[in-house]
Amino acid sequence: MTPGARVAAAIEILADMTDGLAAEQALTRWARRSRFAGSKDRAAIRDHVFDVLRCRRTTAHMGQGETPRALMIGALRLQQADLDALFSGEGHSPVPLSEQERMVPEMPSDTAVLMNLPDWLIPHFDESLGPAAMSTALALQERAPVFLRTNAARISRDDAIAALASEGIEASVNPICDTALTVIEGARKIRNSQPYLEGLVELQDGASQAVVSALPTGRRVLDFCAGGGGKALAIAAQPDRAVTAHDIDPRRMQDIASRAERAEVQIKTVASEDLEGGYDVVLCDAPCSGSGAWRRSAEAKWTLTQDRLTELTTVQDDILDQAARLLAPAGALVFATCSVLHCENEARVAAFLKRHPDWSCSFEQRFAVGADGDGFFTAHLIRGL
Ligand SMILES: C[S@@+](CC[C@H](N)C(=O)[O-])C[C@H]1O[C@@H](n2cnc3c(N)ncnc32)[C@H](O)[C@@H]1O
Repeated sequence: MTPGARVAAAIEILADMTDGLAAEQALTRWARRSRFAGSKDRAAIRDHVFDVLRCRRTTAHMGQGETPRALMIGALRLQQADLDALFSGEGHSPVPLSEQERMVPEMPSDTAVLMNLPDWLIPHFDESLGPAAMSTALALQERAPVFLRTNAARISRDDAIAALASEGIEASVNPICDTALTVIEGARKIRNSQPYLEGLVELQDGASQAVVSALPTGRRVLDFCAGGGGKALAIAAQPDRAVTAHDIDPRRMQDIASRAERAEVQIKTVASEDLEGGYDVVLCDAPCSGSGAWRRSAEAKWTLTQDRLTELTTVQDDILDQAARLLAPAGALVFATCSVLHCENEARVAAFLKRHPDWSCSFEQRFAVGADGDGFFTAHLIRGL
């Protein structure tokens, strides 16, 4: 496909989203009806779509409108692309710019537009992040780096770097914790590389790994909100851990067995009705707004509502209360979210301590959105003051 045809495809996909499809669905549907597109085409089109979603307000400003075409013009204008070359009208390229579209607006100066957040979220960012609100909002507009976790049970970080290099994948040590790597070159080759296929490395955000690295000691660990098992796998690769994975929706855990087999680690899964107490550590990687990871799932910042955010905080409180009952008397309850919002983090810890005055918080850490990982929060709660 020509660069112009890729832009036309991105406009088509954004139009499907306007009709109510989620970004991933719209991308998949387009790929199914466009078998001629190669993997590089699909990747470039995906980048166009997500560049718009991460920066919807500035792209709308620079493209002078909210239509898919205007958004794409705005995104390309911000990237200083040659618009006349891309919108040539030749082949499958979009039709040339009109006189109106050709007019270049001033760069936006409105804070809300520059933050690329819905208006209602801006006070939440200000309250949660203070002077770092703008830098965090800007960091969420960047493309996310790719991170790997070294399977420390089977390979050292240096050997993993060497094994990846032999497959044309350049990775470097990520200082966020002792398992993390940042991929510098060759990210698209990872899933077909031997180190990945043999379970020596796993795709995982840096801050997610740091949350696991900071877990309290204790052999019997319950991953209460295990989902696909990203954190359960990381815990199982640590020495002296016996990991049980649970999720309210067991279908989410369906890949854990095969992932554990590939990594050569043990993870037991348990259904809600069979859950018993006595764990040394219970991790609650709770459902959240995902605001710390919006550079990966940019659509979510436009679909989140105040009602949904309030609902999530209730779910987080319920999960902590349920999980607390599953701990051994000297155990530690670990709360984690990939959110940067105070109402989903420190406020949930404070609310838990208010409901359980005989508990205390022994550890709390925020991870900023940045070059080493997504935005994350974690806190350790123990019985006793
Ligand atoms: C943030 S995701 C977990 C991601 C996972 N820990 C990982 O690292 O890959 C949150 C998970 O919590 C689950 N969940 C939601 N409500 C729950 C509840 N009340 N009890 C247990 N799990 C719940 C969801 O189904 C979802 O899979």
